[in-house]
Amino acid sequence: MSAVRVGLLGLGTVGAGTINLLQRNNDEIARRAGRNIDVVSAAARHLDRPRACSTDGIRLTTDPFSIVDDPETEIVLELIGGYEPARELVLRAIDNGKHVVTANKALIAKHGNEIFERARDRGVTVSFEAAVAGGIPIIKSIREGLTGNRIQWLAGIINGTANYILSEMYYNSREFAEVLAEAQRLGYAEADPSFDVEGVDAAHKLTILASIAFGIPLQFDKVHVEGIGHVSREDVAYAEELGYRIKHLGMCKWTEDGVELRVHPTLLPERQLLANVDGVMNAIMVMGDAVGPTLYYGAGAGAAPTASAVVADLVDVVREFNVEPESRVPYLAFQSTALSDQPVLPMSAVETAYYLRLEVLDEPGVLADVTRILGSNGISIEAILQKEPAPGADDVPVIILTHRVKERQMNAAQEQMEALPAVQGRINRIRLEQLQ
Ligand SMILES: NC(=O)c1ccc[n+]([C@@H]2O[C@H](COP(=O)([O-])OP(=O)(O)OC[C@H]3O[C@@H](n4cnc5c(N)ncnc54)[C@H](O)[C@@H]3O)[C@@H](O)[C@H]2O)c1
Ligand SMILES: N[C@@H](CCO)C(=O)O
Ligand code: NA
Repeated sequence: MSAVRVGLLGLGTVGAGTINLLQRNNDEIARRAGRNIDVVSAAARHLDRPRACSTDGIRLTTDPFSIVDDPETEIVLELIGGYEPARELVLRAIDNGKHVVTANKALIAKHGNEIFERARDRGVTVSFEAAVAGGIPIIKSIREGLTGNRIQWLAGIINGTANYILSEMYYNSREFAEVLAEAQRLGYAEADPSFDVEGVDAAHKLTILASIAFGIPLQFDKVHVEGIGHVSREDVAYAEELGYRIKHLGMCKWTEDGVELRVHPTLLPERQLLANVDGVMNAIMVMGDAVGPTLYYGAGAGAAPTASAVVADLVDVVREFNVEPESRVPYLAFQSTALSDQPVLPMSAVETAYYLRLEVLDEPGVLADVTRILGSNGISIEAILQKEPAPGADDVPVIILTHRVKERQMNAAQEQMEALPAVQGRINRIRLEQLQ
């Protein structure tokens, strides 16, 4: 049988990684797909750049639209990234009746509802395993492996760059900027690395995970997003003293009142498996009502691990070429006519425990005032740690861990504590989850 003809858009980290993997494991992949899978054309911004892969036998062009319009192209592989022109290219590929594989979480999180509707109308597949947690087959696991369950919540380390930075801060006390530059060199970071650092990339991925876990439309704009910028090396060290590690987590949870969608740094007990996922590795814990907790672990970024997911999608698409569209696995795991309109819960109503770091003047009565304010807002204290002042400094750090409270209670207490004359500046607060 003739080889499947793939048109590739974007010859960067993942594009080159995919070409290399298809070449290296060509026979093994064909044994699974039933046909050879060949990249026959590729669009790049510049034709004369040195590449991390061989482009022998591949028609190169600077015009990605010529590939999506080419009648020869059977599958369009979108690895350019970003919202535009990726959206326009993918919609045009679909209009031309081509199947699409993409690693672009920004595109799916923001424009997936529109893209899937168009693909449904045209009867083509859009696959996006590489978009979430790189090489971990998490989309497949949730969409196909857990269909007997009501998924109650999931929590994941879903940005490799942020996890790499936090791990290096923890183990090697390295500076943020230096580690970020290294993550960029290694091909982990987004084209705009503020997406990694500020939590936007994790929010894109969480949007997708929540949709396939709960059968809700993609709602990127409703995700609460915090990055790792306010986590200092001191916080990492104090958390450790109290038996916790700080991780950047994406969490979604189904509650009767609404769905929680949030991305933020989180203290996790050090005995939790997730707390020990380091470097560029990702992991996602999914809680199903029948199966209980399940955990998925693997490389969240990098050329070869991401290519592993891209190639798996290519093989899936080839296997489904002759399957009637209504018999395929639904894009968002649930039938498109059966999506739920469960609202997204406002953050003020979300309940978590907290880590608080206050800088206070070293004078009598301050701790009493602080604990009184917490108590009067219905917040109980789990642990408290008062440190020595730094040499020559007037103020001392006080670390407090609280029990679970609604965010609105914590907002009120924080405002009252910051109004105390002895409390210096802003209180640094980080959420804490036991994940049970
Ligand atoms: N790098 C990773 O580890 C990783 C992991 C999972 C998913 N992703 C996703 O994969 C996609 C690609 O990421 P990457 O790391 O390979 O990025 P990259 O920046 O290394 O590669 C993108 C390539 O696309 C090219 N490009 C941009 N606009 C183009 C245009 N109009 N026409 C032709 N070429 C164009 C760029 O020149 C660049 O070479 C993104 O959506 C990213 O979020 C990356
Ligand atoms: N920039 C992303 C790439 C993988 O999606 C990360 O660091 O996780
Ligand atoms: Na994946």
